[in-house]
Parts: sequence; C-alpha cells; structure tokens
Amino acid sequence: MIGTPPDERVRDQVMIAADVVKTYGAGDGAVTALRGISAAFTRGRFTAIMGPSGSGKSTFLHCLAGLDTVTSGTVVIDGVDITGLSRTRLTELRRDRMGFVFQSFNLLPMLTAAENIRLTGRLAGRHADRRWFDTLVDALGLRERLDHRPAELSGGQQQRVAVARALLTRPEVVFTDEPTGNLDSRSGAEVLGFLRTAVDSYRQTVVMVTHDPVAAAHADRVLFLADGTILDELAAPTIDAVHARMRKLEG
Ligand SMILES: Nc1ncnc2c1ncn2[C@@H]1O[C@H](COP(=O)(O)OP(=O)(O)OP(=O)(O)O)[C@@H](O)[C@H]1O
Repeated sequence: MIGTPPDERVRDQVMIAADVVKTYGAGDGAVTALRGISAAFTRGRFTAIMGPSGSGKSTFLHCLAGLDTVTSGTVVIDGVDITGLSRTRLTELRRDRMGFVFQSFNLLPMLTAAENIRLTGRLAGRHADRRWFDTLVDALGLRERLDHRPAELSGGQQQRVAVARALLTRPEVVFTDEPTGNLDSRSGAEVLGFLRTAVDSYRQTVVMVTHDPVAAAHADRVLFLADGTILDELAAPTIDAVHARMRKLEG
C-alpha cells in the first residue's frame, strides 16, 4: 500500500466479508437457501445482487444484515463477526451503523412522514443535520407530504420516506431489497441516484437486491446468484451487459 493516497486506502477496506450457508427447516422439509456463498464488499462501493426467483438473494441480504441467522459460516462487518453477537449488541450495531430500505417500508403508522424520517436518528441519539434532512426531503419530493401519516401516502411516497429515513444518519452500510419496486421510473431513478451519491460522496457501502437491470446498472458491481451460490460477477455493469448475463443464467 506504500504510496497509495489515504483516501484510496480507505476505499479499498473490506467492509463486509461473508461466508455463509443457510438452511431453513430440518429433515425432509429442509430447504438450503444458501449453499455456501463467499463474498467481500469493499467500503464505499455499491453492489447489486441479482438472480432468478428463489436463488437466495433476500436470504443472503438478510444474513449480511444480521436480520436472519446463518446455519454455518461468518458475516464480518468492519472486523466484527456478527454471527457471534448477542441480540442486544446486534441491535445496537444495526441501529448505529446500518440503514435499511426494504419493500415493506416498516413505517410507523401513528407518526407523520417527517417523524418517521427522523426516527432512526432519534433512536441512535443523533441529531440529524437539518440541511441534509432538507436536501433529502426536497430531492425525494416529500416536502408537501411531511405532515401526512403513512396511510395518507401512496406506495411510492412511503418508499421515498423509507429511503430518506435510511439515509438521514448517513449509515456506513445501507442494505436494500428492491428499493425501486413500487416506484415509477422517475422516482426510481431519484432513489437510485441517491444511493449512488451515498456511495460517491459519503463513502457509504450499499448492498442492493434487485430484479431490475436498470437499477443494477447504478452499482459498481453485480453478483449473480443461482440456486444458492454465486455463479457470476460483473464489474462496471451496463444495462445491456446485465440483461445478457441474466439471459445466460435463466436460459
Ligand atoms: N422462512 C423460510 N422458510 C423456508 N424456506 C424459505 C424461507 N425463506 C426463503 N425460503 C426458501 O429459500 C430459497 C431462497 O429464497 P429467497 O427469498 O432468498 O430467494 P430470492 O432470490 O430472494 O427470491 P425472489 O426473487 O423470488 O424474492 C427459496 O427456495 C425459498 O422458498
């Protein structure tokens, strides 16, 4: 590393290193969702995870984020093996260092959009930067909706509230499952642009499950899963290259 500028050294650090097997159930009914997946995620990079339905994408993401237990193996986040942590420590680690944007938005129904956005920062005892709050709210088109409760918002607006909430505290790692699934293409492009900015401007590490080659093309790299293993990997993905690999996998 001699001669490497400090910024580059930070960029090349491994943020997440995973080596996991995951089986659901036991005996005749057991389903091995992850047969043995090894992957490393560099700090400040954006990785998309793709693959056919049932290939294990969501299971892998949940194991990486400590939302699901692994059957064997390790998930090391910034030097800490989260598979060995107590529930309390894991909750703290998730709260302090991770952001989540999932398809079920997990917004609290009794809170307004603004309160939902600020919630994660409050729980972590952090005071959110007002300017960043305003930037997120305006760019995600939520300004007129801040006083509304989730039931009064469209699916796309709820999704954008979830994105603002996940990015407000600038967590080191953002895990997201189909973040553009409920959005029209313009809102989807805004959300993806934000994830890209989180990576480029704030060195956040983003891991995103998606079926959408357009979304995947915003990433630095795509991992292709099939039948619980990584079959392929694509750096600097373009929409056409992602389509071609998917066709090969599904073909
Ligand atoms: N809680 C569970 N109990 C039993 N089997 C499960 C459970 N969750 C997932 N599976 C199985 O594990 C395998 C991988 O599922 P997973 O949801 O990770 O796939 P996926 O690639 O995300 O699929 P999709 O694109 O359809 O969302 C599938 O065979 C699925 O049926």
